[in-house]
Amino acid sequence: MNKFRKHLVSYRYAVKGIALAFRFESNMLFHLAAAIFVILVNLLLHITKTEWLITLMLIGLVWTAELFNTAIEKLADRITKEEDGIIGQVKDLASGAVLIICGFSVLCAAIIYLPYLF
Ligand SMILES: Nc1ncnc2c1ncn2[C@@H]1O[C@H](COP(=O)(O)OP(=O)(O)OP(=O)(O)O)[C@@H](O)[C@H]1O
Repeated sequence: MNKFRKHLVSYRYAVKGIALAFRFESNMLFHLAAAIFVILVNLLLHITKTEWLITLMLIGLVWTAELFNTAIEKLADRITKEEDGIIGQVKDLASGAVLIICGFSVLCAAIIYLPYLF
């Protein structure tokens, strides 16, 4: 397989990975709904180009964190499904990463949207 074809095939696996995240992680549907809501609010409020960039980057970061979280959870479950302190900590750390980016996203959304509303 030449390098270009190999590169194209890797995109197919990546898209498969995104589809898997929707299958295994119910939070993905929530993130999708939140992203659609943010885009609709952006359109409604006619925010600036910079504000669009910030909100779109945050949507991308949340989705990325959730995919890594799902990957780590699956890998951890592959290692052991039995009660294990370290596995528990690894999963908590991965979930913590998602919570951090979601928290900062809400904060950024408040900073961007509130001046348009009040
Ligand atoms: N094998 C294990 N040993 C110890 N604790 C575990 C184990 N598996 C899960 N836990 C604990 O239960 C929590 C939830 O784990 P679970 O695999 O159900 O993830 P989840 O509920 O799908 O998480 P998320 O909402 O982040 O996707 C973990 O964060 C961890 O604290």
